[in-house]
Amino acid sequence: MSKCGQEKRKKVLEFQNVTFSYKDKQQTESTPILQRVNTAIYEREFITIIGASGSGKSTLFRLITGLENPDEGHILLNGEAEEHRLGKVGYMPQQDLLLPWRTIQENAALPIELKRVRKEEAYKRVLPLLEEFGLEGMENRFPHELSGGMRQRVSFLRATLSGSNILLLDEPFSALDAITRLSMQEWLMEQWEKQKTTVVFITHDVNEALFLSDRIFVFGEKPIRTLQEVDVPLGRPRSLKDLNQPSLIELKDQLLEQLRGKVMG
Ligand SMILES: Nc1ncnc2c1ncn2[C@@H]1O[C@H](COP(=O)(O)OP(=O)(O)OP(=O)(O)O)[C@@H](O)[C@H]1O
Repeated sequence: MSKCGQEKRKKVLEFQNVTFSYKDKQQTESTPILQRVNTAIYEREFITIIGASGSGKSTLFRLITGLENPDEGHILLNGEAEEHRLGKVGYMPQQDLLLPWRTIQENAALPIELKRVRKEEAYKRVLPLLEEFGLEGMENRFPHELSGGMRQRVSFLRATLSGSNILLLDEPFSALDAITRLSMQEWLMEQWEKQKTTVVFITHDVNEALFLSDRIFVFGEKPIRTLQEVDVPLGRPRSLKDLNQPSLIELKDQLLEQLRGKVMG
């Protein structure tokens, strides 16, 4: 999205001078992760975060979800400084974390039940959604009876039912085989276009980042002081073939070089 386009859009997530480090129990040692970081993410944007292992990607999610709090600075959700962020954004962790003793319908209905809606009503509400998410006929199965791609779709459905306009997806497709992964990327694109949410997506796969996102945040230096952002020069709808354009191949090489540079130090 162009800078001019961003100005017209509503900010759904904002970091204002956020500083964060992990401390050990004795508070003697600390691992600084973010230092006075400022950034904004806009409504209906698709942002991808790439970066070497240990660069702080999941920590950013822990801060957004409220599992951690900044040492300094503020995190704003939909324009408001939110001290109590737990439960206010949809979050899909790396592992699907479906409850093995609950059926698919019961797993998907969990966020609705947590809003104190009666179980029967919650189950009724998720039934048509299961169909929409390609899970028709799976409602009474248990998670171990589903393929990896299907489990990810249940997990994604559950995250969208949090009711938030912000979805955080932490490497959702990393455990899938290459073919399933490609079809899940296309499926995610369709869902995102339908649902009109803002998505922040962590991946190690530069192709996946280029195919899915409007902007890519590259995590390198530690602590992170300035978020390095790259605009993806592709319109929508897009297809995987678009990644074969010379400008995209060049951008991919640049990103890989950057990541390699960061890993090697
Ligand atoms: N609870 C914790 N206490 C102390 N240090 C932590 C904690 N969680 C993460 N760290 C450290 O913070 C740094 C960033 O970790 P984080 O999990 O955010 O990285 P990441 O970029 O998500 O890595 P990966 O790609 O491997 O998932 C690492 O050096 C890690 O060891």
